[in-house]
Amino acid sequence: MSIRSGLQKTGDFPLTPADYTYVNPGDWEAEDAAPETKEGFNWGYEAGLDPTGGDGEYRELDGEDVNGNLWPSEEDVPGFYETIRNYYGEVLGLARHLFRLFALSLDLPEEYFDPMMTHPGGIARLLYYPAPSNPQPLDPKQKDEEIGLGAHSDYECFTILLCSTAPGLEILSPDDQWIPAPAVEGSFIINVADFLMRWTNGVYKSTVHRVVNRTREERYSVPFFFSINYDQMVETLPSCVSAENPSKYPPIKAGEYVLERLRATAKDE
Ligand SMILES: O=C(O)CCC(=O)C(=O)O
Ligand SMILES: [Fe+2]
Repeated sequence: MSIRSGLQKTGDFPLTPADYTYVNPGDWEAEDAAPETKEGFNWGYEAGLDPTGGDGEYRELDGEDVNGNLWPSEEDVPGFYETIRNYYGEVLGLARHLFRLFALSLDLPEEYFDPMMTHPGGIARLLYYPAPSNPQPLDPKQKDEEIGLGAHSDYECFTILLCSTAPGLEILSPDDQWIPAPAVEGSFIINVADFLMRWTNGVYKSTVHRVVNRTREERYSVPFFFSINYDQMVETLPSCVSAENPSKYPPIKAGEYVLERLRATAKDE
């Protein structure tokens, strides 16, 4: 079973909103945001999902050394964990490879980031967007009523987004226009996220994006939010600082930054 074909089988998932990894519409919206229609199943890094086996040092965002993943039993959803493990292992490998490309692009040695990705943070989600009751074409002058996921940028270093089953992702261009990102089967979209923007002193810019399902179909997508080791202390990268562009940010641990952002977004915190 591939992750994409497996997605449709999770419709009668035996999890309830009480399981914190299952996010219901409304759970993660800021209080003043318009309601969103998405639902999702979340999980994070665990050594058993890492083809390298990890280094045994993984800590949750809050420093806990037990991961908070909850999995449905093999009996309830046969093959689920195995499918996730295969997919997660592959995207983890891709993320580590991408970081080598980021290093080269930033005039750093290719392996610069390798020691910071030995037990990396990587939250992934299986997302479901119902078919809208009243699909609307993209119109820059009209306010969208059925937002699948409101405008935001992601918090980690970058996001690897598996091509969704239906289009719907829209990207905000530098001149403030929403541009639809086509769903090209077999492709990934890589979105730079806020921690990488901070770490590179703004050299890389995070992508502002949202999801509006304008089709009559349900939509499934699978983002993987990649962070370096959460306990890694990070200072602005040396190649992104100069006399004209001094560091704008104090040092911070990667996990501390992500946790701050998640807390600011969670509705009831
Ligand atoms: O569903 C998508 O295509 C994007 C999801 C997303 O942006 C997110 O979960 O942060
Ligand atoms: Fe996002």
